[in-house]
Amino acid sequence: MTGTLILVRHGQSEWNLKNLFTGWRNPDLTEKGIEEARDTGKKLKAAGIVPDLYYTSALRRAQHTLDLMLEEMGIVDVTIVRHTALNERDYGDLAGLNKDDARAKWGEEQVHIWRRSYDVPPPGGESLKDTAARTLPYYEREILPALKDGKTVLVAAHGNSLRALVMAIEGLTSDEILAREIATGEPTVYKIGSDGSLAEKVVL
Ligand SMILES: O=C(O)[C@H](O)COP(=O)(O)O
Repeated sequence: MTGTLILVRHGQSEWNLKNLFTGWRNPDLTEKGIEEARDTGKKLKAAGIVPDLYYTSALRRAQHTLDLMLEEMGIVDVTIVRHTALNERDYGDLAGLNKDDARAKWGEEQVHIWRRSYDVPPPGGESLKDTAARTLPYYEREILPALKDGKTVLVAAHGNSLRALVMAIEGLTSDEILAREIATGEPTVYKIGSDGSLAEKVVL
């Protein structure tokens, strides 16, 4: 028996469009982001996926993405669990700054280190390692037992909180995760065995 885990990154947000560091700030989706979320819902419906459990972060862009997906999937009357453990990495003092302005101020390399190193946090914020330290225990406690039990679980979250999960699920090293980008509108479906190991991965 295998469980099914579907990971979805939220659609384009207003701050993604403006190229601003977002982190725990709370912008909503753009029109394009709404479209992306609806398309993701359509993909899951076409694949015949009907989740048993629904998780998202405490941030509007991920919650809105999940709501739009459920609308497209024709799913109503379900319980959605929202938790800060699934929030985007906290970008600290960078939140609200334009990413190109930050590169002009601190240099391309430093900004890349803040965005994609494993354990160097941006000033006042969380590294990917810090993000994993809250995201993974939550996954292991709340989500993995259901997967081992053969359930289907849908998680709508964020680029870096999902990278932290993907690193653990796919067994990637801290070097391998650096190059991994999580696209919007491309749900990843993982089959998880009853021992918690990864049996199959499909990107829809
Ligand atoms: O918080 C943000 O700014 C984005 O959601 C992720 O940003 P990044 O791709 O620069 O890490």
